[in-house]
Amino acid sequence: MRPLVPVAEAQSRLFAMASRVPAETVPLRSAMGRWTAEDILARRTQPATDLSAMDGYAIRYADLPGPWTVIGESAAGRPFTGLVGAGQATRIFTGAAMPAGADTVLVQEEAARDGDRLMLDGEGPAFEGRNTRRKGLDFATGTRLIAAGDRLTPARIAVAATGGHGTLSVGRRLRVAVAATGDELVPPGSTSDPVPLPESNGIMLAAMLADLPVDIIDLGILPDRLDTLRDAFAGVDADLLVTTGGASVGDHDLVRPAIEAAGGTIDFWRIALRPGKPMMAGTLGRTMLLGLPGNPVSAFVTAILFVRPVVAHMLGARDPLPQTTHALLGEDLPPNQSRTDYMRAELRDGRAYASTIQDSSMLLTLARSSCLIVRDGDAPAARAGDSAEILVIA
Ligand SMILES: Nc1nc2c(c(=O)[nH]1)N[C@H]1C(S)=C(S)[C@@H](COP(=O)(O)OP(=O)(O)OC[C@H]3O[C@@H](n4cnc5c(N)ncnc54)[C@H](O)[C@@H]3O)O[C@H]1N2
Ligand code: MOO
Repeated sequence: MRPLVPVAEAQSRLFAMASRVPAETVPLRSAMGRWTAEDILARRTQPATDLSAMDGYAIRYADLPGPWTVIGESAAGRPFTGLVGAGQATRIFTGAAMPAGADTVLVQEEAARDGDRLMLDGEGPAFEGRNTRRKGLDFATGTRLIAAGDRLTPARIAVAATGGHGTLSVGRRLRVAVAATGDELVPPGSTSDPVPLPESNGIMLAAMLADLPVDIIDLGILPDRLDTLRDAFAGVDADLLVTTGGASVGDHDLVRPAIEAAGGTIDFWRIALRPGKPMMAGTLGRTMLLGLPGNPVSAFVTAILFVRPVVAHMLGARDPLPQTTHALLGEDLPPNQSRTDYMRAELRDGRAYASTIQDSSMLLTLARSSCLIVRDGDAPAARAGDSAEILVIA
């Protein structure tokens, strides 16, 4: 058998294979969570003119300590069009344009007014320009507001709106087909008979992609039959096909021959990873294939390390890999074997405690875990208190 592919090499080979989705223009209301296809530049300056930051009176700082004559009013959207001269002031409100001639705002809590006559009633503004926002304080026309390949967040959508955009160019939504394989599987909740195994990988994968701009095409549960699998795979109309199960070497592990029978090619198979060794990657026409192992924890770990990053890469992300961090180990760990290990673990009081049994079928252990401890292949034994690389999962 060929040597196992290291995790990082598998990731870079996948990114090289996976093409990016084309761009489309969407209204801001549909842009949340999408990746920008180009730099977004400001089409206007913000603020477009000097504004008041407070409710009060627009004055000339040089006229302090007053008194002043109030000659008009400037409200947000309804500016004062005249000129504020020596000894003059206008009423002004938050967000209103500063009238020509005025440079400072006296807040109304520090002012006393009698008809047109305005007097200082407090300390007054400490410096020229106090309580105003200068033109261009936030950004000027042409400023890059969002870089190409950034993911759109609520704040980025708001800054795009303020920058004069009503639509944005983003990567289109990705079509991901998901197929579970296995004669032992039934849909979740479909029977009270304890013998058949409820399908969980497909539903878990859909949940793991739920926060991404992805449309799931659910191929359901496919039987362990070469002709059925071949026909189902050949009919897929998606950017990415993710299968689970049937990836290993048993007589009923048919995903690989079925992809080949459908006219596809397997680019690589078997990763230096635990759990998740039998994962395969390939292409079927214009559809990319990720064949995940059937063991539920193996499917989860390969989805974190390969499916989500490939999906993010295809959607236009610049930095699609999951971010790891560090934690102190709660207990000693034995030396690792040759595959990179992602150990299910709980984070308690900032320390990571690995589960006693690391079996790739155990979903309850996974569901109780908040992180995976990453152990390099052939890593030596580690001691409680050592720093370890972890991947937070919950
Ligand atoms: N002789 C060898 N046997 C195995 C090897 C090996 O190298 N040599 N690798 C083992 C490893 S590692 C893994 S991981 C598994 C993966 O095998 P498959 O991808 O072929 O998975 P299945 O055999 O179809 O299923 C494994 C296990 O998971 C359950 N399963 C499958 N699909 C689902 C689903 N959608 N929802 C819930 N549970 C599912 C299935 O019932 C099995 O119990 O192979 C080892 N064997
Ligand atoms: O790699 Mo398998 O995924 O150890 O259980």
